[in-house]
Amino acid sequence: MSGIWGNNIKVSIFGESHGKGIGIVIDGLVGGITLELDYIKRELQRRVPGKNRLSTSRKEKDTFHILSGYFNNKTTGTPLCAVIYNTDQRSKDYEKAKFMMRPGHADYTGYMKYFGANDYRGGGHFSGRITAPIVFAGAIAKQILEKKNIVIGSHIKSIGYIEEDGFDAVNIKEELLKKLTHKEFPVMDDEKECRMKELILKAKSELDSIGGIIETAVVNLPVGIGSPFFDSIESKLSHILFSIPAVKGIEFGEGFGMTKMKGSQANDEYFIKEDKIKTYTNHNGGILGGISNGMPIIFRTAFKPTPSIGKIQRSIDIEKKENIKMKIEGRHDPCIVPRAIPVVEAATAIGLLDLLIEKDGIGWMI
Ligand SMILES: Cc1cc2nc3c(=O)[nH]c(=O)nc-3n(C[C@H](O)[C@H](O)[C@H](O)COP(=O)(O)O)c2cc1C
Ligand SMILES: C=C(O[C@@H]1CC(C(=O)O)=C[C@@H](OP(=O)(O)O)[C@H]1O)C(=O)O
Repeated sequence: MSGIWGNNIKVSIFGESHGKGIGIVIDGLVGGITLELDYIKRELQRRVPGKNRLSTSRKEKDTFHILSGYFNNKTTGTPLCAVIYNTDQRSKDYEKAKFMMRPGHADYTGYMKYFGANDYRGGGHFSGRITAPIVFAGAIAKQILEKKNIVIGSHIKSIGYIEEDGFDAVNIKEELLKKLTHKEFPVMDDEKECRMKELILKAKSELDSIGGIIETAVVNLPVGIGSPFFDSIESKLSHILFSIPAVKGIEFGEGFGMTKMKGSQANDEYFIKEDKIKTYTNHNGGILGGISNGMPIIFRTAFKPTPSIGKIQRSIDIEKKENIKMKIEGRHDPCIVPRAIPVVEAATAIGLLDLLIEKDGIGWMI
């Protein structure tokens, strides 16, 4: 199992959804960074389960406890470890379905890989809950980036077939990105917001679930970040973003849409204004050759519908080796997208921080 990610900044996550707690160790932060703990609290609250009807009804406060690496309001430069205790587990939902493999979840693959020793309660280490520590680390990375004016923000591009317009890939403003991070359901078009919410509630009432797409932008990232061959911005971000449970696709810039364009349409032509080099369009999402070109970074992350649904489904009992019909009980997100937004932003911040340190050294952080 690989619970460790990164080169210049290393994160190591641990925990299970129904165990004592979950957490993260962050290695590579320079000593002397002043951290705003309220910022971290706000980010965790954006992801917290149980706050409304669009979410699982499991209620966790997601209060964090910093065990090391932080002293007198500053990082010490030694590994920073934070723990979030689990408080609202309801393991009986899982006990009776112990050997029933939920379609679409990691029950079967986890059972096979770990010889049945995996903690199956609440999906164990495969639970979306394990993204809370990612948000913790991301909130530190975001603070470091924001001090350099690098801002990350996202909106819900689509839920099912309801879709709103994308970001203006050339002129996206940091004020809009910051405003979106303060919205509970970050959509730019109010009418679409209502329809998206209705669609999630409809899926829930039908004992079903629904997926969607998150679009993310990063502004003011300097030119020259990204380290080809294998640490291109796309490869670095994809590695960490695809680690988020339920992510099934990522596209940068126009992505798959570029296959339908001609070179003359897809190329972003250059111009110089007030000594700055820019492009008229931004179909490449601010990345060329794996390196930032100074235009906004734009990408979209696709989330599948939540696997645990209340409808009766065909499956197997892995112990009895029998075909069964199963009805999943418990408290599940009817749609993962709204709570995954701060997770995507956190993963982006950690990925970019790793690349920024690679280019400008550990001292860049303060
Ligand atoms: C924030 C978040 C919340 C999630 N909530 C649920 C949930 O309530 N029920 C569920 O079955 N899956 C949920 N998932 C998705 C599963 O954890 C995920 O589908 C499962 O681990 C299998 O991984 P895979 O979909 O990447 O193959 C959630 C994921 C995230 C990121
Ligand atoms: C607890 C969280 O979400 C959980 C993610 C999850 C899954 O299978 O991914 C399944 C559910 O767990 P449980 O059955 O224990 O309620 C969600 O509630 C969280 O995100 O903090």
